[in-house]
This record gives sequence, structure tokens and C-alpha cells, in this order.
Amino acid sequence: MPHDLHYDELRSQIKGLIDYVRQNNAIEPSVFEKYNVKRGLRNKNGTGVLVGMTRISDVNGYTIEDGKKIPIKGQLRYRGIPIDDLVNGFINEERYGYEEVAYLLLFGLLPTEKSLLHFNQLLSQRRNFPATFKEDVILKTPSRNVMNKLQSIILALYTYDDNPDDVSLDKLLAQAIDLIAKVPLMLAYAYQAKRHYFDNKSLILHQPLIEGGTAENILHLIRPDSHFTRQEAEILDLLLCVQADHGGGNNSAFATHVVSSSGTDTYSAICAAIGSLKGPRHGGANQRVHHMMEDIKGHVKDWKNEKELRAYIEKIIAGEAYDRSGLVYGMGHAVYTMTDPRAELLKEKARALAEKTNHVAEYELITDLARLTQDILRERKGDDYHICANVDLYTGIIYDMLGIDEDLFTPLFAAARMVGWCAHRMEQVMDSKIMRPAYVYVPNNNLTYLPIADRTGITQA
Ligand SMILES: CC(=O)SCCNC(=O)CCNC(=O)[C@H](O)C(C)(C)COP(=O)(O)OP(=O)(O)OC[C@H]1O[C@@H](n2cnc3c(N)ncnc32)[C@H](O)[C@@H]1OP(=O)(O)O
Ligand SMILES: O=C([O-])CC(=O)C(=O)O
Repeated sequence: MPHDLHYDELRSQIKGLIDYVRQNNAIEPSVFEKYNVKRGLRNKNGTGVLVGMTRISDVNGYTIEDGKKIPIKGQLRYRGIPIDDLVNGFINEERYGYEEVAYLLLFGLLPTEKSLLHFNQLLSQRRNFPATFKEDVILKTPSRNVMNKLQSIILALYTYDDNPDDVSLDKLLAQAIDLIAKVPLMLAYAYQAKRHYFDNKSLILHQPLIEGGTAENILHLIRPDSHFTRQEAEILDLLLCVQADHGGGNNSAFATHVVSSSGTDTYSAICAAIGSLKGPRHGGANQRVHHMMEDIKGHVKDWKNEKELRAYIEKIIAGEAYDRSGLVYGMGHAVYTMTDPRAELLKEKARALAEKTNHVAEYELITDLARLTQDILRERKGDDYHICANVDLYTGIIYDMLGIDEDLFTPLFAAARMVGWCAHRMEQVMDSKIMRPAYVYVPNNNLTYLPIADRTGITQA
């Protein structure tokens, strides 16, 4: 179902206007210094500017001693509980963890067996769409991009909600449970529609599993034969757990806070979060990691040869290879310095899975990439510089090993993070102050109004 907005034609028509946009809008980094504006909402030492408070989760990657940033091993706590304790807890008890994590993040306490059962029942009962929604909203307007489709599905839900602008807490919680329950269906059907209409594959739509949890439903819904093993579902469940939240300052949670603070509806706020997560510097990095690895394999003859691999990574960092952004995707973090605890957890899982699924070479390429990127950047920036592998470095290879298509990498992150966004939205709506920071006006020209006949079209200095 090819659509086209014919942008090529419009782009050629506006060529001359681009120079105005560039010359009249670009602001040099030095101007930020001059006005003491915190670019990217960051302090000089890279730490984030304090803009809010949250009780949901805590992310630590450094301490501050005598005003100096001291790198530490990364720590992530959901409602005070270290992520490792949570994960080891449900793994040792041979249970899935995602619904428990969702309960913990939303309500601020660990569920008892009975309350977890009740919560699972609520999710199961909401894991469906209104009659003809699938056909009208998903199949009739498929998208090449599942993240984009997730946004349009969620916006469409507004129309099916009899009081969508109600921002009372019980309504927000009901919407949260509904979105968490429905997101596996949204991403699976959006993906199946993409495969059918854009990739010429058969259209296979399964009904959700009434008894299954989130991870099981995702595997069941995205796979044409709907088959999955317990071990596969446990791995996906783990990925969902570690991606469920990341404090209030991460770009998509912050977007949720900002948009929610205006008093708008849940669907609008969650769409903003999805748009943010899609970006390659945020959740979209997992897809970029996948592409970058393919690019490396295509350009480095012997990617087991450290010298050859290092030379190519240097080219990526110099902005001369891959997407020319200068970024090694899956590396670096705004908070973590020495380690990202989720990457540490997933690294172990990925190794075990790689051995089982014959992906050891790919796994080693990933770990070599992380080590060499650290070496190269530290050599260039000095011993005080710290960069670590982030969660996105390992999620991609694990999805790959589970046979999950790259189209779904970032949407799966969105499915996991839906819980965090909903929890942050409720937290924000309880504090009814609109977010409205200040911007300094820094004109690069001083225009005065001229009658149209007197204008030359040349920017006045
Ligand atoms: C779920 C998540 O969102 S996790 C993050 C996923 N994103 C990625 O994997 C994309 C690649 N990584 C990045 O773009 C960045 O590391 C971010 C966006 C995650 C963090 O950005 P920042 O906090 O602004 O990075 P930071 O200020 O620590 O960077 C310091 C320096 O290291 C460089 N750097 C940071 N990450 C990378 C990277 N992945 N590759 C190359 N250089 C990097 C920066 O360019 C900067 O150099 P400069 O001082 O010469 O300008
Ligand atoms: O915290 C951040 O900046 C990015 C993020 O969401 C994560 O790492 O999960």
C-alpha cells in the first residue's frame, strides 16, 4: 500500500529558503555559555539540571564530591529496590517479572500473590480492541514504521474513550492499565500490517492468549506460527522488566511530564513519549545498533581482526562511516559512567543465549565493539572520560537471537516503557503546575517592519 507525499518536488522548490532557516536560526554553543543557558539541560560537568522529583525510580551513575563528578558503577532502583534484586527474585522463584514490575512502578509496593493475580486478570480482561478497531484503525492505514503506527493507534483510542479528557486519578489509572494491556496487540498488529502491505507477506493476526502474560502474548502475536518456548518468553520478560522505567529525566519520561503538565489527555501525552523514544539517541538506538553491526560486517573484511575492527570504529567516531553522526550506537549514557546495570545483566544472558543459538561470533563482535569504543574515546578524551555500553547495545542482539524482526526492536522498548510513562503521568498530574521554563531571546538581526515594496529580500544586519 504505497503512499507518497511527493516531498522530492517540494524540497526542490524550497531550496533557496533553506539558507534563511540556517542563517537565522543556528545558535553557536558559545552563545549558550554567554547567557549561562544549560544546553541539553546539562550542567558543565555533564550532570543533568535538576528539574523535578519522582518517587518512581532512581538512576545513579556518579556521586558529587566537592563539586566534582565521581564515576561509580551504575545503579537502577525501582521504588527503592535494586534492579538486580528484583530480577534475581522472580528468576529464582521461576516466575515472569514484568507484571510484578508494572505493579511496583504504578502502585509503589510489591504485589502479594493475590494482588498480582488480580492485576494479571485486569490486564488479561483488557487485552482486546473494540469491535472493528483492528480493521478501521490498523489495517486500513498501515505504516512502514511500527512506532509511528503505535502513536496513531493510541491517538485513535481517544475517539473510543467516552470521556478521554478526564484527568481524575482513577481514570488515569484505568487508562494506564488499558494501555499496558493493549500495547502487545498494538505492536503485533501494526507489525503484521506493515509486513503484509509493505513487505508483501501474508497477513497473520492471532487472537491474544487469555491465560498468557505480556511477554508470552507478544511472542504469540508476532510469530506467524505463534509458537514460543518458556525460555524465550522468560528472556523477553526480562528485557521488558529492565526497560520498564528510568527515572523522570530520560527524554521520553520527561516529555510525558512536560506534556502532562499542560493538563492534556493521556493519549496525547503517551504519543509524545513514543515520539521521543523513537529517536536514535534514545530508544531508537537499539535499531541503529542492529544496522551499525550489519554495516560493520559489510565493511570490515575480517571483523574478528581487532586492528581492522578498530580502524572502522575510528572511522565511525570520526563521522566518516556508517550514518556519519560520529556516534557508536549502544554506547554512552547521560547518567551512567562506568556501567549500565541493565547492560551488565543482559550481557550475561546474551552470552548464554549466543552459545545456544550459534551467535557467538556476533556476541563477541558486540563486546569487542564496546571495549574498543571505550579504548578509543578514552585515549582521545583522557582518563577522566568514562563511557559504557548501554541497555540498547544488548537488547538488539537478544531480539535477534529470539528471531524478532528489527522493525519491532524500538516498539518492544515502548511496550516495556509504557508502564513508566503511565506512572510518571500520574505523578505529574497530581502536581498541577504547568512546566514552562525560560528561553533567552538572542536575535541575530534587528529587523524593523518595512512596507512590502521596500524589502530587498536580503536579511538586514
Ligand atoms: C535507552 C537509552 O536512551 S540509552 C542511550 C541510547 N543511545 C545511544 O546508544 C546513542 C549513542 N549514544 C549517545 O548518543 C550519547 O552517549 C547519549 C545521547 C546516550 C548521551 O549523550 P550525552 O550525555 O550528551 O553524552 P556525553 O555528554 O556524556 O558525551 C560526552 C562526549 O562523548 C561523546 N560520546 C558520547 N556517546 C558517544 C557515542 N555513543 N559514540 C561516540 N561518542 C560519544 C560525545 O560526543 C561527547 O563528545 P564531546 O565532548 O567531544 O562533544
Ligand atoms: O535515562 C536515559 O537518559 C535514557 C533511558 O531512558 C534509559 O537509559 O533507559
